[in-house]
Amino acid sequence: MPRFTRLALPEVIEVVPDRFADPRGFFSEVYNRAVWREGGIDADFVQDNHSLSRQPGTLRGLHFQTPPMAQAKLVRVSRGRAFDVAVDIRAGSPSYLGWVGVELSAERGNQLFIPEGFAHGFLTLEPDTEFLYKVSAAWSRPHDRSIRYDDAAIGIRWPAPVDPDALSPKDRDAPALAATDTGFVY
Ligand SMILES: Cc1cn([C@H]2C[C@H](O)[C@@H](COP(=O)(O)OP(=O)(O)O[C@H]3O[C@@H](C)C(=O)[C@@H](O)[C@H]3O)O2)c(=O)[nH]c1=O
Repeated sequence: MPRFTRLALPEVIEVVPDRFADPRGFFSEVYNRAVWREGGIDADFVQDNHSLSRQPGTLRGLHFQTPPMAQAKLVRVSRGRAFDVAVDIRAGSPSYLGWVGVELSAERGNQLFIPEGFAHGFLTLEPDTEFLYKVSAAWSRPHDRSIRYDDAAIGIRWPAPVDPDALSPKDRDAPALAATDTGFVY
Protein backbone atom coordinates (compact mmCIF):
# COMPACT_ATOMS: atom_id res chain seq x y z
CA MET A 1 0.00 0.00 0.00
CA PRO A 2 1.44 3.42 -0.91
CA ARG A 3 2.12 5.83 1.96
CA PHE A 4 -0.10 8.94 1.94
CA THR A 5 1.02 11.80 4.21
CA ARG A 6 -0.92 15.02 4.74
CA LEU A 7 1.54 17.91 5.03
CA ALA A 8 1.45 21.10 7.14
CA LEU A 9 -1.24 22.30 4.73
CA PRO A 10 -3.32 19.14 5.12
CA GLU A 11 -5.03 19.40 1.73
CA VAL A 12 -1.60 18.79 0.19
CA ILE A 13 -0.61 15.12 0.23
CA GLU A 14 2.72 13.42 -0.35
CA VAL A 15 2.51 9.93 -1.79
CA VAL A 16 5.24 7.31 -1.68
CA PRO A 17 4.21 4.44 -3.97
CA ASP A 18 5.38 0.88 -3.40
CA ARG A 19 8.26 -0.37 -5.48
CA PHE A 20 8.76 -4.05 -6.14
CA ALA A 21 12.44 -4.59 -6.80
CA ASP A 22 13.83 -7.65 -8.55
CA PRO A 23 16.98 -8.41 -10.53
CA ARG A 24 15.54 -6.57 -13.54
CA GLY A 25 14.95 -3.34 -11.64
CA PHE A 26 11.57 -2.46 -10.13
CA PHE A 27 7.85 -2.26 -10.80
CA SER A 28 5.63 0.43 -9.30
CA GLU A 29 2.00 1.49 -9.59
CA VAL A 30 2.24 5.26 -9.91
CA TYR A 31 -1.53 5.83 -10.05
CA ASN A 32 -4.47 3.59 -9.27
CA ARG A 33 -7.73 5.50 -8.94
CA ALA A 34 -9.29 3.37 -6.18
CA VAL A 35 -6.13 3.25 -4.07
CA TRP A 36 -5.26 6.94 -4.49
CA ARG A 37 -8.89 7.82 -3.67
CA GLU A 38 -8.61 5.83 -0.45
CA GLY A 39 -5.51 7.87 0.32
CA GLY A 40 -7.51 11.11 -0.01
CA ILE A 41 -6.81 11.94 -3.67
CA ASP A 42 -10.16 12.06 -5.39
CA ALA A 43 -9.69 13.99 -8.61
CA ASP A 44 -10.92 13.31 -12.10
CA PHE A 45 -7.64 13.49 -14.01
CA VAL A 46 -8.07 14.33 -17.69
CA GLN A 47 -4.60 15.26 -18.95
CA ASP A 48 -1.02 14.01 -18.42
CA ASN A 49 1.95 16.36 -18.78
CA HIS A 50 5.70 15.81 -19.19
CA SER A 51 8.38 18.49 -18.93
CA LEU A 52 12.16 18.49 -19.12
CA SER A 53 14.30 21.20 -17.51
CA ARG A 54 17.90 21.03 -18.65
CA GLN A 55 19.63 23.35 -16.20
CA PRO A 56 19.58 22.88 -12.44
CA GLY A 57 18.15 26.09 -10.97
CA THR A 58 15.28 26.12 -13.45
CA LEU A 59 12.16 27.43 -11.75
CA ARG A 60 8.68 26.96 -13.22
CA GLY A 61 5.88 28.71 -11.35
CA LEU A 62 3.97 29.68 -9.47
CA HIS A 63 1.10 28.50 -11.68
CA PHE A 64 -2.61 27.84 -11.44
CA GLN A 65 -5.75 28.03 -13.57
CA THR A 66 -8.73 30.12 -12.49
CA PRO A 67 -12.21 28.59 -12.05
CA PRO A 68 -14.03 27.02 -13.80
CA MET A 69 -10.81 25.54 -15.26
CA ALA A 70 -9.07 25.08 -11.89
CA GLN A 71 -6.74 22.08 -11.77
CA ALA A 72 -5.81 19.59 -9.11
CA LYS A 73 -2.37 18.12 -9.91
CA LEU A 74 -0.53 14.92 -9.07
CA VAL A 75 3.14 15.52 -9.81
CA ARG A 76 6.29 13.42 -9.70
CA VAL A 77 9.86 13.43 -10.97
CA SER A 78 10.89 10.61 -13.30
CA ARG A 79 14.50 11.79 -13.74
CA GLY A 80 16.58 14.02 -11.47
CA ARG A 81 15.38 15.94 -8.41
CA ALA A 82 13.39 19.09 -7.66
CA PHE A 83 11.94 21.14 -4.82
CA ASP A 84 8.19 21.22 -5.34
CA VAL A 85 5.90 23.81 -3.72
CA ALA A 86 2.17 24.34 -3.18
CA VAL A 87 0.74 27.68 -1.99
CA ASP A 88 -2.76 28.22 -0.57
CA ILE A 89 -4.28 31.03 -2.66
CA ARG A 90 -7.90 30.68 -1.49
CA ALA A 91 -9.05 34.07 -0.19
CA GLY A 92 -10.39 33.67 3.35
CA SER A 93 -8.63 30.37 4.00
CA PRO A 94 -7.08 30.06 7.48
CA SER A 95 -3.85 29.08 5.75
CA TYR A 96 -4.07 31.72 3.00
CA LEU A 97 -0.51 32.45 1.69
CA GLY A 98 0.80 29.38 3.50
CA TRP A 99 3.14 27.16 1.51
CA VAL A 100 4.65 23.68 1.75
CA GLY A 101 7.65 22.33 -0.10
CA VAL A 102 8.85 18.78 -0.64
CA GLU A 103 11.85 17.40 -2.47
CA LEU A 104 10.71 15.07 -5.24
CA SER A 105 13.19 12.68 -6.82
CA ALA A 106 13.26 9.94 -9.40
CA GLU A 107 15.18 7.86 -6.89
CA ARG A 108 12.37 7.96 -4.28
CA GLY A 109 9.50 8.16 -6.75
CA ASN A 110 7.50 10.30 -4.31
CA GLN A 111 4.59 12.38 -5.57
CA LEU A 112 2.79 15.54 -4.48
CA PHE A 113 -0.96 16.11 -4.74
CA ILE A 114 -1.84 19.79 -5.14
CA PRO A 115 -5.60 20.46 -4.94
CA GLU A 116 -7.59 23.23 -6.63
CA GLY A 117 -7.08 26.58 -4.93
CA PHE A 118 -3.32 26.13 -4.64
CA ALA A 119 -0.57 27.57 -6.83
CA HIS A 120 2.22 25.21 -7.86
CA GLY A 121 5.86 25.64 -8.76
CA PHE A 122 9.18 23.83 -8.66
CA LEU A 123 12.91 24.43 -8.72
CA THR A 124 15.09 21.77 -10.30
CA LEU A 125 18.11 20.59 -8.32
CA GLU A 126 19.79 18.39 -10.95
CA PRO A 127 20.44 18.64 -14.70
CA ASP A 128 17.84 17.15 -17.04
CA THR A 129 15.08 16.90 -14.47
CA GLU A 130 11.85 15.49 -15.89
CA PHE A 131 8.38 15.95 -14.41
CA LEU A 132 5.37 13.79 -15.13
CA TYR A 133 2.01 14.91 -13.81
CA LYS A 134 -1.70 14.51 -14.09
CA VAL A 135 -4.17 17.42 -14.04
CA SER A 136 -7.92 17.44 -13.45
CA ALA A 137 -8.85 20.05 -16.07
CA ALA A 138 -7.50 20.58 -19.55
CA TRP A 139 -5.04 23.38 -20.16
CA SER A 140 -6.78 26.65 -20.96
CA ARG A 141 -4.62 29.60 -21.92
CA PRO A 142 -7.24 32.22 -20.89
CA HIS A 143 -7.41 30.71 -17.37
CA ASP A 144 -3.65 30.08 -16.99
CA ARG A 145 -1.96 32.36 -14.43
CA SER A 146 1.54 32.84 -13.05
CA ILE A 147 2.35 34.67 -9.84
CA ARG A 148 5.79 35.64 -8.61
CA TYR A 149 7.91 32.81 -7.18
CA ASP A 150 9.62 35.41 -4.97
CA ASP A 151 6.44 37.17 -3.80
CA ALA A 152 7.43 38.54 -0.37
CA ALA A 153 3.87 38.05 0.90
CA ILE A 154 4.33 34.29 0.43
CA GLY A 155 8.01 34.10 1.32
CA ILE A 156 8.99 30.73 -0.12
CA ARG A 157 12.45 29.66 1.00
CA TRP A 158 13.81 28.04 -2.17
CA PRO A 159 16.64 25.68 -1.12
CA ALA A 160 18.99 26.55 -4.02
CA PRO A 161 19.68 29.53 -6.25
CA VAL A 162 17.17 30.29 -8.99
CA ASP A 163 18.74 30.79 -12.44
CA PRO A 164 17.07 34.00 -13.68
CA ASP A 165 18.05 33.16 -17.27
CA ALA A 166 16.07 29.92 -17.11
CA LEU A 167 12.76 31.61 -16.26
CA SER A 168 10.07 31.71 -18.94
CA PRO A 169 9.02 35.24 -19.98
CA LYS A 170 5.65 34.59 -18.32
CA ASP A 171 7.30 33.72 -14.99
CA ARG A 172 9.87 36.53 -15.23
CA ASP A 173 7.10 39.11 -15.68
CA ALA A 174 4.59 37.53 -13.30
CA PRO A 175 2.62 39.82 -10.95
CA ALA A 176 2.41 39.48 -7.19
CA LEU A 177 -0.48 37.45 -5.82
CA ALA A 178 -2.04 40.65 -4.38
CA ALA A 179 -2.34 42.02 -7.92
CA THR A 180 -4.06 38.86 -9.18
CA ASP A 181 -7.72 37.88 -9.04
CA THR A 182 -7.43 34.15 -8.39
CA GLY A 183 -11.17 33.49 -8.29
CA PHE A 184 -10.69 31.14 -5.33
CA VAL A 185 -12.74 31.78 -2.19
CA TYR A 186 -12.48 29.49 0.81
C1 LIG B 1 0.75 23.89 -19.24
C2 LIG B 1 0.57 23.64 -20.75
C3 LIG B 1 1.36 24.31 -21.67
N1 LIG B 1 1.21 24.09 -22.99
C4 LIG B 1 2.10 24.81 -23.94
C5 LIG B 1 2.04 26.32 -23.84
C6 LIG B 1 3.45 26.75 -24.17
O1 LIG B 1 3.60 26.87 -25.57
C7 LIG B 1 4.31 25.60 -23.69
C8 LIG B 1 5.00 25.86 -22.35
O2 LIG B 1 4.00 26.25 -21.40
P1 LIG B 1 4.41 26.83 -19.98
O3 LIG B 1 5.50 27.82 -20.14
O4 LIG B 1 3.14 27.31 -19.32
O5 LIG B 1 4.96 25.52 -19.25
P2 LIG B 1 5.37 25.34 -17.71
O6 LIG B 1 6.02 26.61 -17.25
O7 LIG B 1 6.09 24.08 -17.57
O8 LIG B 1 3.94 25.24 -17.02
C9 LIG B 1 3.66 24.26 -16.05
O9 LIG B 1 4.32 24.66 -14.83
C10 LIG B 1 4.05 23.85 -13.69
C11 LIG B 1 4.73 24.50 -12.50
C12 LIG B 1 2.61 23.57 -13.49
O10 LIG B 1 2.08 23.53 -12.37
C13 LIG B 1 1.84 23.22 -14.72
O11 LIG B 1 0.45 23.18 -14.45
C14 LIG B 1 2.16 24.18 -15.84
O12 LIG B 1 1.63 25.47 -15.51
O13 LIG B 1 3.45 24.47 -23.61
C15 LIG B 1 0.27 23.20 -23.48
O14 LIG B 1 0.13 23.01 -24.71
N2 LIG B 1 -0.51 22.50 -22.58
C16 LIG B 1 -0.39 22.70 -21.23
O15 LIG B 1 -1.10 22.02 -20.44
